[in-house]
Amino acid sequence: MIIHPSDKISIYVSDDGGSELTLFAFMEAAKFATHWLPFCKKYKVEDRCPAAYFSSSHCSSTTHAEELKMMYETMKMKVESVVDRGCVGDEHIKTDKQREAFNRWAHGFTRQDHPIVVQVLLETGKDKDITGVEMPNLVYVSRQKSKASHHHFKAGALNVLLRVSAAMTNAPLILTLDCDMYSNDPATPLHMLCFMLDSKMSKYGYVQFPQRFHGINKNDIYGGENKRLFQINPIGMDGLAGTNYSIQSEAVLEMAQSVASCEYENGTRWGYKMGFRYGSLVEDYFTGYQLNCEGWDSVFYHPDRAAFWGDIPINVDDVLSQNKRWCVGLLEVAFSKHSPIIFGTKSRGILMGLTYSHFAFWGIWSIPVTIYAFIPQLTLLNGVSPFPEVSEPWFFLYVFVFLGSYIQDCLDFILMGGTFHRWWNDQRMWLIRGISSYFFGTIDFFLKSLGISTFGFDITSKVIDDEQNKHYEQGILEFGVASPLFVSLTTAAIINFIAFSVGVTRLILGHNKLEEICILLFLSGFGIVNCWPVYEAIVLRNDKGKIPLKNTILSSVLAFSLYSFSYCLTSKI
Ligand SMILES: O=c1ccn([C@@H]2O[C@H](COP(=O)(O)OP(=O)(O)O[C@H]3O[C@H](CO)[C@@H](O)[C@H](O)[C@H]3O)[C@@H](O)[C@H]2O)c(=O)[nH]1
Ligand SMILES: [Mn+2]
Repeated sequence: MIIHPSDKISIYVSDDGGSELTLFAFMEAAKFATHWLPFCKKYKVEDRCPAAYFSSSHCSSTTHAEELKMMYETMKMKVESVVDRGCVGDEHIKTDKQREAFNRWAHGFTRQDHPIVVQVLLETGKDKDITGVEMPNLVYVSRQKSKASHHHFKAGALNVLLRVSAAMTNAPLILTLDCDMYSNDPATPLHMLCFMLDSKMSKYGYVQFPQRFHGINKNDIYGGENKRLFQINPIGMDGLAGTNYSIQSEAVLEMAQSVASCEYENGTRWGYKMGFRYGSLVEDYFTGYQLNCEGWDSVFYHPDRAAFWGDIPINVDDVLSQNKRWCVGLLEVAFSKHSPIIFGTKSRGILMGLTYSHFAFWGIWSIPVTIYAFIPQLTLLNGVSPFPEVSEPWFFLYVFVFLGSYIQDCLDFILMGGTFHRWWNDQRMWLIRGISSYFFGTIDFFLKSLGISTFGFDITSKVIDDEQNKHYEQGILEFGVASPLFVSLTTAAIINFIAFSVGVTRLILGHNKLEEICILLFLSGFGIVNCWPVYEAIVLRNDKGKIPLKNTILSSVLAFSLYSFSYCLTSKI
């Protein structure tokens, strides 16, 4: 869906779930594309994603456009009806080639255990669009899966694509996209080529576009934009040696079928010295980082018109799980033999080493955030204060550090085009992630390192739920399920509320002077302001998205236990 001579481009689709429904959808999409591509070229359509184009305000209302819209809707309905039925019926199988492909989904074919399916859906030189122009190659690939061998998640899937494409078409450049992203600018490959073909920049291994997301609500309640992660920090890294990922493929390999098998990689350098790197749940970060260490540079390109739009999770559990996965993946890199703090610093210098370490050690944020969410509040309840009083000079150090870091963060955010409100929600999510995603992620990582548990790639939910969508539009946090990730958050919310109330009561009754407990009151007050949507979700709401009672009860018990424990500790002192 891009501006490029179509006989010079090949599209490979990896279906890691291995579903005949996905194959069917792509067969239908291939047919629709023979109408859609000429239409886009004729009317210079920039939104090459039909769903985005037809729902946009600049969608043309000519008969030609109406015709295509009808065709698109019909195709969508056809695919949806097959999805509802759960299998591809005989009436949809037209050729022997198709039958052969669908026959692969025989008895015993499961997501975790199945043979290779490689199916050429469009072939340059054979398939033409309705105006007679060549179509690009379109190849469906579902790699072999077997419970006996590790599949290495997305990195494993991408390496299969690298090899299958090397065997079939062997292009010098590749562009990788997730299944939940679409092109927003057909000229993107041309922009990329400008960097890659510039002889002065011959050391570029890849061009990185910032991940940008469509459908973020007005105030970005989940901090889904991840401005600092995807936009602000990469600019700094770009000034040094570059950011994370999109590689140049090298090897020409044998047959496409054999390279997609489970055993192909055994005993090879795939995943360690070649292709996308294994060993981390954030293969994008790990691969980009290792390429940088191996001497490749990269460029961060942030055009005004987003090159791609991606999906973001829109409920608290999904957001926190995604961040937990990232946190674990980053810690895997932090404690690997390629740790950025030593290996990275040696290969790319101290500044690059530090910027990569800043991400790798993300999980460590859980320590200060969790401490500040509980300890001052518990000490306030127990009538002791670890902080200096207002009259002491150390007090001003705390004020300076707090205001300094918060004001700087806010300024960075707003100077990158953010709003104050979005920044506020972003810092709230950072605190929430600190006591949930990073906290549990760090624990998980160490449990796994000790061999006590294992973790997987919990795929971010792609299901669209109307009520969830409505809440997201209204800016209401969606909890809904009883998730372990909420327990620490709800516990912190309860403790902050009680501590603040007790503190204020003591002030009123004259048991404490304001200067004694000023910092403690401020911290628990700050906790309350940040937890406001949590209180709503505990007591004020009655919809499906509220925090389940089970969660609240568990957190109340935990809050009470924490208080009792701290009471015993302080009374001993
Ligand atoms: O075993 C797996 C797991 C995932 N994927 C693919 O990986 C992509 C990303 O998965 P998604 O569930 O959308 O996760 P996100 O958290 O949204 O992905 C973010 O985080 C990933 C690292 O954890 C990065 O690779 C992604 O580029 C980044 O958008 C999708 O295309 C998946 O189909 C696989 O092919 N095989
Ligand atoms: Mn995604």
